[in-house]
Amino acid sequence: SSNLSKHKRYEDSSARWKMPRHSRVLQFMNVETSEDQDEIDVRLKVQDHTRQGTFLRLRNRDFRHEALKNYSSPRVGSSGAKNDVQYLNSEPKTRTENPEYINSASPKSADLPSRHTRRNSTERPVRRLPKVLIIGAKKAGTRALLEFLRIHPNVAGSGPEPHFFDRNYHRGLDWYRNLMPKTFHDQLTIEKTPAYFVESAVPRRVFDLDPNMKLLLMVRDPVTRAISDYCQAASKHPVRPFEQMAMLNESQGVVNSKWSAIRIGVYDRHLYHWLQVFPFEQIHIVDGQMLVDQPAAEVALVEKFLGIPSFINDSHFRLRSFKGAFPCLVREDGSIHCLDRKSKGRKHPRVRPNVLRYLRDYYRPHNERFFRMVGRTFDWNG
Ligand SMILES: Nc1ncnc2c1ncn2[C@@H]1O[C@H](COP(=O)(O)OS(=O)(=O)O)[C@@H](OP(=O)(O)O)[C@H]1O
Repeated sequence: SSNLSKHKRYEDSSARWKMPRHSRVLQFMNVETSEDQDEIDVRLKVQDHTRQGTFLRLRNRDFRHEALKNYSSPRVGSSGAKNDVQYLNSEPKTRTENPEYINSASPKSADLPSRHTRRNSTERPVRRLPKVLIIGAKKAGTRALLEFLRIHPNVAGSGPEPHFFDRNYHRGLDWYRNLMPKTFHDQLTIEKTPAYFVESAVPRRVFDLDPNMKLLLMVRDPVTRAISDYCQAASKHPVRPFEQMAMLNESQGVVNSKWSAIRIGVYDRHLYHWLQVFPFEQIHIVDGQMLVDQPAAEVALVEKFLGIPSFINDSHFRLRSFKGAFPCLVREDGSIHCLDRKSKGRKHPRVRPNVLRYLRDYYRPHNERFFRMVGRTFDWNG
């Protein structure tokens, strides 16, 4: 049904469907993926014989690969991405005089923060490797954090999750750099890949690239996180009830600790691997619950950690506007930008209280250890 609604959306918004053949993509303006990476939303400028500078938006699972591959030297050609193209009516109105700054025309641009483009500067923005990583944890609010930080003039974030240090390491640094947005010298490049936190090979690889890398680790009550993870899985394929997945033996209270939804929440174990390699001073813990309740305050702590001027404040957020619970961003023009409605704020199932209790018991010693490691406590033990 999600496929149906996806296509319906395009039907509604556009009569024309086909990617122009042999078109050359001039510029990717904005690339966003849903958190589970199976969708991509790309705004790009293409050129072919007939339509100079058409702006397209694509949303297509297969195109993700194509888009990433072409991110730096874009060429789509007849990519086979049919039925997934939406022609945007017109080129955005602002800042089209100078094609160099075409990225800044999109308010959501992943390439350059629109309102902060140095229009008088002679400096040419270039792609740089990240100085900051959001390493996880999965389902803790990592997408929200990245979206929020991206409104900062000194921050530029890559939209999709590169998964460089885990599954794409063999592709090399040029591949990685090409996924990054173009930045000026005073902008920090950030990427987020929540899988990094739980892959034990990753810390060393990150250190080898940049021993000064700043690491943002978001955390959320591991029980709620597990349920959120379960909901994501359930949205993709049929699953058994949460209780059955989480427990090996419910009557005896044996938790299925091998299930990834459970395993990821054992924060002390994962953090241990990072602390074998990085000093704690290079890791900043972001409280996922606080990012929901008081986003400006939580982001202010991140700004401080990153050593960038304090910029993001309450006026950037509309609290509890997304699914009644989550904050959304207020854009410069006053419009509201919420995170992807399909993949965020899913309804969590009611989990049987005894299972919740077993899970709390399971996580308690891990939580306590994690609290000691980071020198603060969270309200997770129920
Ligand atoms: N502002 C805002 N809008 C929407 N959602 C928000 C926001 N802030 C935090 N969250 C929480 O983010 C949860 C998803 O976490 P991630 O983005 O880390 O997921 S992922 O790892 O990228 O898959 C998502 O999990 P669910 O509640 O299960 O949907 C939200 O709880």
